[in-house]
Amino acid sequence: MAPGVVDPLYARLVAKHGFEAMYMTGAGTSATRLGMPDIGLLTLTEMVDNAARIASVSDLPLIADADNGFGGPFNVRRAVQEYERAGVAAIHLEDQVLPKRCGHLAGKQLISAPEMVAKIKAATDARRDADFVLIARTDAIAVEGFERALERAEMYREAGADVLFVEAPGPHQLEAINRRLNFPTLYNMATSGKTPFLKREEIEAYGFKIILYPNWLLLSAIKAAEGALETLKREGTIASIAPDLPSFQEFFDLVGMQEVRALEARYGVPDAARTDY
Ligand SMILES: C[C@](O)(C(=O)O)[C@H](CC(=O)O)C(=O)O
Repeated sequence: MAPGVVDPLYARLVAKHGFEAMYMTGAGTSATRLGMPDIGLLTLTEMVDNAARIASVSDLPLIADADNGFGGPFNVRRAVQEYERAGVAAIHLEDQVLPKRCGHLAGKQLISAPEMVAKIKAATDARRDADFVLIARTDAIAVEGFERALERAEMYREAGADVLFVEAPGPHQLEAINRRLNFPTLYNMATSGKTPFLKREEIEAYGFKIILYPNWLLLSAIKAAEGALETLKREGTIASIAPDLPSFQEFFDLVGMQEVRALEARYGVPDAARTDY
């Protein structure tokens, strides 16, 4: 289960709650870094910078969105090496053209299967760490139909992908994906997409090995923020909300204040041992 994160603060939260992996969502990163939709506006440098910051605050394996690899096979080569250097454990590469779309939206267009195969070969060849996981995503269901999506996934498997991500399947396609591909697969648990809300055990029973929860944390935070803003507007004060919020201590401890203090004490910083807030 890899909850989606957009920055190191969310990464700290996911790690605190005992998950085994996390996911840097491209849609969420675009929304928070640019205030713009997931159409492929963020550059490789911006995505890798964000991923590096996220990876730096926890030891959990980070799966990162690498969109369409930011260009052709040579861009993909560079992308793999940059993500690896950033401390990312896995990326997913998709077969859409630019401008791209969220996989659950209409209006997607694809590159040809041989073009995508070339990108996958470039990605696996560029890898320096044999444990770096390449997830090949196909957006073909909505564009070319289910059978063609499976054929593409088979081609991507033969090209060297480690995990297959058939984007936006419906409830009746889940079993066939795993039966036919017989390979590690990924389930993208979007919050209002085409894929059903299933429990972890149900998804596992279908044979999926990785579950992404891309934007659900961010959407939860948006809902909470909207409610708080409405209250302030209505009541003219934050008094009714404040008691339910994390305390200063909880907030600072979440971002590592205890570790900072321990190190400061070792360095002999005056007053470092104080634990009051
Ligand atoms: C997985 C995804 O690529 C993402 O950017 O998180 C999106 C998720 C979403 O928009 O809900 C996707 O294209 O499915």
